[in-house]
Amino acid sequence: MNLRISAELQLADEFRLQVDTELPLQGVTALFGRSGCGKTTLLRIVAGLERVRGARVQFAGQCWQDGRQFVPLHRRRIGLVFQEPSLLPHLSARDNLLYGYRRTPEALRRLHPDQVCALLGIEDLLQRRIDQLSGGQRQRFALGRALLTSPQLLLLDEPLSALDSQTKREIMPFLSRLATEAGVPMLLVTHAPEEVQRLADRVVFMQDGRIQCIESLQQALARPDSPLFADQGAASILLGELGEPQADGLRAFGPAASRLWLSSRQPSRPGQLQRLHIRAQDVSLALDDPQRISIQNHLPVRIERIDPIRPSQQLVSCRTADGQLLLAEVTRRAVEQLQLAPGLAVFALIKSVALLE
Ligand SMILES: Nc1ncnc2c1ncn2[C@@H]1O[C@H](COP(=O)(O)OP(=O)(O)OP(=O)(O)O)[C@@H](O)[C@H]1O
Repeated sequence: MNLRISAELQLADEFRLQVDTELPLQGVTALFGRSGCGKTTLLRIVAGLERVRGARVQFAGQCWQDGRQFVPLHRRRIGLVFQEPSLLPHLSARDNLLYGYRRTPEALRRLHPDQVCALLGIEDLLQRRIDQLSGGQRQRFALGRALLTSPQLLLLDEPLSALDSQTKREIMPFLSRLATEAGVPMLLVTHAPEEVQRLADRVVFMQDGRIQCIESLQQALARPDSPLFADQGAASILLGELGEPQADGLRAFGPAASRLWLSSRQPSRPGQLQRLHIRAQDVSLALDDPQRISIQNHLPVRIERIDPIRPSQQLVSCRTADGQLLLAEVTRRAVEQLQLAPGLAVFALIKSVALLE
């Protein structure tokens, strides 16, 4: 399921959008870049909200726009969710939710109210008026309303950026469930690396109106100069299954050869991969497996490459036994003292991990 888009657009004097690309869209594709780089404009062209002369847009073999035809938004079967949930204040939460569902022909309905309510945890809120919902609850209803039109593509334009950080944390698990369970490809506009790391399968990096590159999340997290590391430093995402709590409360994450221990109250979802976030600065390297140490998580890894990131610091890219990439930030002095080099087998000591819900 690909999106093919080619468009040129001059906005005011100083901004020019120039895009000619084809994107695979399975799962979640993040459109990432600094404020003003053209993410929203690109999304509006895909939606048909910005009618650009000469642009071409094709989705899954259907032509939405070319020199001869222009399919309007309501016929593209797109779900749209913006920064501010645009719910109708005179309708109940329930009627808002069902607004698009009732207008979707029965033959096209693939998602149904019970399913979507359960996915978004809004069953108990259906009778409320819109002004009786919190910001996060409203945004969940906006997501539900968009989903219930059974769209073939969901466009999310910074759906979390108007929410405070507590509410963001509350709604993030629902978004990631939606990403894995709703089965609708999503194009997510964001400038928050955290949202990309939690939700995305691939990243479209934009700068000054152009697409710089398109990478899988793993590729985007594998280069030291990744724009995702610009503000908060390098980090890895490990994928694995989360086990049940042991007697001491810790839970296993990942296969036996690369097993980590962590504490989390998140329900385990057997058979489903979950994401673990590990900051490179929380990872140390040792030549031997230290036994008399309080850090619980020691993984045997092999060094793949070493890149300078600051005058005194180096980023060491390591491969775990199950083939995943783990980044460690260590001093140049440590690299020299331990004679760290590509190919060397070492132990990664991980001080802190965070399960992304
Ligand atoms: N209608 C318009 N008229 C003139 N300039 C516009 C218009 N809409 C957007 N722009 C300009 O086009 C550029 C791209 O805007 P756009 O909203 O697409 O960026 P963005 O990457 O989504 O930014 P943000 O992350 O802040 O939402 C900006 O410089 C913006 O000021």
